[in-house]
Amino acid sequence: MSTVERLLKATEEIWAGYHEKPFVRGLGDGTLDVKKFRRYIIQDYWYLMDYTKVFAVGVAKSKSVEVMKLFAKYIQAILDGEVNVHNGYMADFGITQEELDHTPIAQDNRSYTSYMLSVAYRGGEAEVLTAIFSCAYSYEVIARQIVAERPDAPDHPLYGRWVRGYITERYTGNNVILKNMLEQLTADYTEAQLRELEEIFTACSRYEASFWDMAWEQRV
Ligand SMILES: Cc1ncc(CN)c(N)n1
Repeated sequence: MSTVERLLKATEEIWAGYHEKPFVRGLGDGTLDVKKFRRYIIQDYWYLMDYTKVFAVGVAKSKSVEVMKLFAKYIQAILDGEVNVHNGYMADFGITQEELDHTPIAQDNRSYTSYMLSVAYRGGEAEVLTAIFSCAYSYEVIARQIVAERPDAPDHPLYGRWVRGYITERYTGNNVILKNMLEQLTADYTEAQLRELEEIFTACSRYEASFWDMAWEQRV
Protein backbone atom coordinates (compact mmCIF):
# COMPACT_ATOMS: atom_id res chain seq x y z
CA MET A 1 0.00 0.00 0.00
CA SER A 2 1.38 3.45 -0.83
CA THR A 3 1.74 6.10 1.87
CA VAL A 4 -1.24 8.11 0.69
CA GLU A 5 -3.40 4.98 0.40
CA ARG A 6 -2.46 4.12 3.96
CA LEU A 7 -3.31 7.61 5.26
CA LEU A 8 -6.67 7.60 3.47
CA LYS A 9 -7.46 4.10 4.72
CA ALA A 10 -6.71 5.12 8.31
CA THR A 11 -9.12 8.06 8.07
CA GLU A 12 -11.80 6.48 5.88
CA GLU A 13 -14.63 7.03 8.37
CA ILE A 14 -13.74 10.64 9.10
CA TRP A 15 -13.60 11.40 5.37
CA ALA A 16 -16.88 9.62 4.68
CA GLY A 17 -18.41 11.84 7.35
CA TYR A 18 -17.50 15.06 5.47
CA HIS A 19 -20.21 14.40 2.89
CA GLU A 20 -22.83 14.14 5.62
CA LYS A 21 -21.94 17.40 7.36
CA PRO A 22 -25.00 19.70 7.24
CA PHE A 23 -22.85 22.59 6.02
CA VAL A 24 -21.46 20.52 3.15
CA ARG A 25 -24.89 19.19 2.23
CA GLY A 26 -26.27 22.72 2.23
CA LEU A 27 -23.45 23.89 -0.05
CA GLY A 28 -24.21 21.05 -2.43
CA ASP A 29 -27.98 21.41 -2.61
CA GLY A 30 -28.00 25.19 -2.34
CA THR A 31 -30.02 25.32 0.90
CA LEU A 32 -27.19 26.65 3.07
CA ASP A 33 -28.07 29.79 5.03
CA VAL A 34 -26.16 32.67 3.38
CA LYS A 35 -25.31 34.15 6.80
CA LYS A 36 -23.52 30.94 7.73
CA PHE A 37 -21.65 30.92 4.45
CA ARG A 38 -20.64 34.58 4.85
CA ARG A 39 -19.21 33.82 8.27
CA TYR A 40 -17.45 30.70 6.95
CA ILE A 41 -15.78 32.72 4.18
CA ILE A 42 -14.27 35.11 6.74
CA GLN A 43 -13.07 32.27 8.96
CA ASP A 44 -11.68 30.41 5.97
CA TYR A 45 -9.91 33.51 4.72
CA TRP A 46 -7.99 33.70 7.99
CA TYR A 47 -7.46 29.95 7.91
CA LEU A 48 -5.84 30.26 4.48
CA MET A 49 -3.50 33.00 5.70
CA ASP A 50 -2.05 30.68 8.37
CA TYR A 51 -2.20 27.65 6.09
CA THR A 52 0.01 29.58 3.66
CA LYS A 53 2.54 30.02 6.47
CA VAL A 54 2.72 26.22 6.84
CA PHE A 55 4.01 26.10 3.24
CA ALA A 56 6.46 28.87 4.09
CA VAL A 57 7.85 26.72 6.93
CA GLY A 58 8.00 23.92 4.34
CA VAL A 59 10.24 26.14 2.21
CA ALA A 60 12.55 26.59 5.21
CA LYS A 61 12.58 22.83 5.88
CA SER A 62 13.29 21.84 2.27
CA LYS A 63 16.35 19.75 1.61
CA SER A 64 16.22 20.13 -2.15
CA VAL A 65 15.33 22.84 -4.65
CA GLU A 66 12.64 20.53 -6.06
CA VAL A 67 10.76 20.41 -2.74
CA MET A 68 11.40 24.10 -2.08
CA LYS A 69 9.84 24.97 -5.45
CA LEU A 70 6.80 22.83 -4.68
CA PHE A 71 6.11 24.62 -1.39
CA ALA A 72 6.79 28.03 -2.96
CA LYS A 73 4.48 27.28 -5.91
CA TYR A 74 1.69 26.38 -3.54
CA ILE A 75 2.06 29.67 -1.66
CA GLN A 76 1.44 31.40 -4.98
CA ALA A 77 -1.46 29.06 -5.80
CA ILE A 78 -3.23 29.97 -2.56
CA LEU A 79 -2.59 33.71 -2.55
CA ASP A 80 -3.27 34.17 -6.27
CA GLY A 81 -5.77 31.34 -6.77
CA GLU A 82 -7.82 29.90 -3.92
CA VAL A 83 -8.07 33.22 -2.07
CA ASN A 84 -9.54 34.84 -5.20
CA VAL A 85 -12.71 32.80 -4.63
CA HIS A 86 -12.87 34.24 -1.10
CA ASN A 87 -12.11 37.75 -2.34
CA GLY A 88 -14.97 37.48 -4.82
CA TYR A 89 -17.43 36.41 -2.14
CA MET A 90 -16.17 39.09 0.25
CA ALA A 91 -16.74 41.76 -2.41
CA ASP A 92 -20.28 40.42 -3.02
CA PHE A 93 -21.05 40.32 0.70
CA GLY A 94 -19.61 43.78 1.32
CA ILE A 95 -17.00 42.45 3.73
CA THR A 96 -14.44 45.18 4.30
CA GLN A 97 -10.85 44.88 5.51
CA GLU A 98 -12.04 46.47 8.74
CA GLU A 99 -14.66 43.78 9.28
CA LEU A 100 -12.09 41.09 8.49
CA ASP A 101 -9.64 42.56 10.97
CA HIS A 102 -12.28 42.79 13.68
CA THR A 103 -13.70 39.28 13.28
CA PRO A 104 -12.39 37.03 16.06
CA ILE A 105 -10.85 33.80 14.79
CA ALA A 106 -12.92 30.83 15.98
CA GLN A 107 -11.30 28.43 18.41
CA ASP A 108 -11.56 25.41 16.04
CA ASN A 109 -9.90 27.47 13.34
CA ARG A 110 -7.05 28.66 15.54
CA SER A 111 -6.47 25.17 16.98
CA TYR A 112 -6.26 23.65 13.52
CA THR A 113 -3.73 26.10 12.10
CA SER A 114 -1.72 26.13 15.36
CA TYR A 115 -1.48 22.34 15.14
CA MET A 116 -0.36 22.40 11.49
CA LEU A 117 2.23 25.05 12.25
CA SER A 118 3.54 23.08 15.25
CA VAL A 119 3.90 19.96 13.07
CA ALA A 120 5.69 22.03 10.45
CA TYR A 121 8.13 23.53 12.95
CA ARG A 122 9.02 20.22 14.56
CA GLY A 123 8.87 17.88 11.54
CA GLY A 124 10.61 17.54 8.20
CA GLU A 125 9.44 17.89 4.60
CA ALA A 126 7.16 14.82 4.63
CA GLU A 127 5.54 15.75 7.94
CA VAL A 128 4.76 19.25 6.60
CA LEU A 129 3.27 17.74 3.44
CA THR A 130 1.17 15.31 5.47
CA ALA A 131 -0.27 18.13 7.58
CA ILE A 132 -1.17 19.97 4.39
CA PHE A 133 -2.54 17.08 2.39
CA SER A 134 -5.82 16.43 4.20
CA CYS A 135 -6.73 20.08 3.82
CA ALA A 136 -5.78 20.29 0.17
CA TYR A 137 -7.25 17.01 -0.97
CA SER A 138 -10.42 16.82 1.15
CA TYR A 139 -11.90 19.90 -0.52
CA GLU A 140 -11.35 18.34 -3.93
CA VAL A 141 -13.00 15.09 -2.77
CA ILE A 142 -15.95 17.01 -1.29
CA ALA A 143 -16.46 19.15 -4.39
CA ARG A 144 -16.26 16.10 -6.67
CA GLN A 145 -18.83 14.26 -4.54
CA ILE A 146 -21.16 17.28 -4.65
CA VAL A 147 -20.92 17.30 -8.45
CA ALA A 148 -21.41 13.52 -8.64
CA GLU A 149 -24.63 13.87 -6.63
CA ARG A 150 -25.77 17.12 -8.24
CA PRO A 151 -24.27 17.77 -11.67
CA ASP A 152 -25.86 21.24 -11.70
CA ALA A 153 -24.18 22.31 -8.42
CA PRO A 154 -21.38 24.21 -10.24
CA ASP A 155 -24.07 26.42 -11.82
CA HIS A 156 -25.64 27.50 -8.53
CA PRO A 157 -25.67 31.33 -8.51
CA LEU A 158 -24.02 31.58 -5.08
CA TYR A 159 -22.35 28.30 -4.12
CA GLY A 160 -21.40 27.24 -7.65
CA ARG A 161 -18.27 29.38 -7.53
CA TRP A 162 -17.09 27.52 -4.41
CA VAL A 163 -17.73 24.12 -6.02
CA ARG A 164 -16.00 25.09 -9.27
CA GLY A 165 -12.99 26.46 -7.37
CA TYR A 166 -12.09 23.05 -5.97
CA ILE A 167 -12.37 21.06 -9.18
CA THR A 168 -10.29 23.30 -11.42
CA GLU A 169 -7.36 21.76 -13.26
CA ARG A 170 -5.03 24.03 -11.34
CA TYR A 171 -6.34 22.93 -7.94
CA THR A 172 -6.59 19.21 -8.67
CA GLY A 173 -3.30 19.20 -10.59
CA ASN A 174 -1.52 20.68 -7.59
CA ASN A 175 -2.97 17.92 -5.42
CA VAL A 176 -1.48 15.30 -7.74
CA ILE A 177 1.91 17.01 -7.36
CA LEU A 178 1.53 17.04 -3.54
CA LYS A 179 0.57 13.37 -3.49
CA ASN A 180 3.45 12.29 -5.72
CA MET A 181 5.95 14.23 -3.66
CA LEU A 182 4.64 12.70 -0.44
CA GLU A 183 5.08 9.22 -1.95
CA GLN A 184 8.59 10.09 -3.12
CA LEU A 185 9.70 11.49 0.25
CA THR A 186 8.35 8.56 2.24
CA ALA A 187 9.47 5.72 -0.04
CA ASP A 188 12.06 4.60 2.53
CA TYR A 189 10.13 5.55 5.66
CA THR A 190 10.16 3.07 8.54
CA GLU A 191 6.98 1.74 10.13
CA ALA A 192 7.47 4.10 13.10
CA GLN A 193 7.81 7.12 10.80
CA LEU A 194 4.72 6.10 8.82
CA ARG A 195 2.77 5.71 12.04
CA GLU A 196 3.68 9.27 12.97
CA LEU A 197 2.42 10.48 9.59
CA GLU A 198 -0.81 8.59 10.21
CA GLU A 199 -1.19 10.38 13.53
CA ILE A 200 -0.67 13.79 11.90
CA PHE A 201 -3.04 13.01 9.04
CA THR A 202 -5.72 11.71 11.40
CA ALA A 203 -5.50 14.81 13.59
CA CYS A 204 -5.76 17.12 10.56
CA SER A 205 -8.69 15.13 9.16
CA ARG A 206 -10.50 15.50 12.49
CA TYR A 207 -9.76 19.24 12.45
CA GLU A 208 -11.36 19.41 8.99
CA ALA A 209 -14.50 17.78 10.41
CA SER A 210 -14.53 20.25 13.33
CA PHE A 211 -14.16 23.17 10.93
CA TRP A 212 -17.36 22.15 9.11
CA ASP A 213 -19.17 21.80 12.44
CA MET A 214 -17.84 25.16 13.63
CA ALA A 215 -19.15 26.78 10.43
CA TRP A 216 -22.55 25.12 10.74
CA GLU A 217 -23.01 25.82 14.45
CA GLN A 218 -21.39 29.24 14.12
CA ARG A 219 -19.11 28.39 17.02
CA VAL A 220 -16.80 31.15 18.17
C1 LIG B 1 -10.56 24.60 6.60
C2 LIG B 1 -10.15 24.41 5.18
N1 LIG B 1 -9.70 23.18 4.78
C3 LIG B 1 -9.33 23.02 3.46
C4 LIG B 1 -9.38 24.03 2.56
C5 LIG B 1 -8.93 23.81 1.13
N2 LIG B 1 -7.65 24.36 0.88
C6 LIG B 1 -9.82 25.26 3.02
N3 LIG B 1 -9.91 26.32 2.20
N4 LIG B 1 -10.22 25.45 4.33
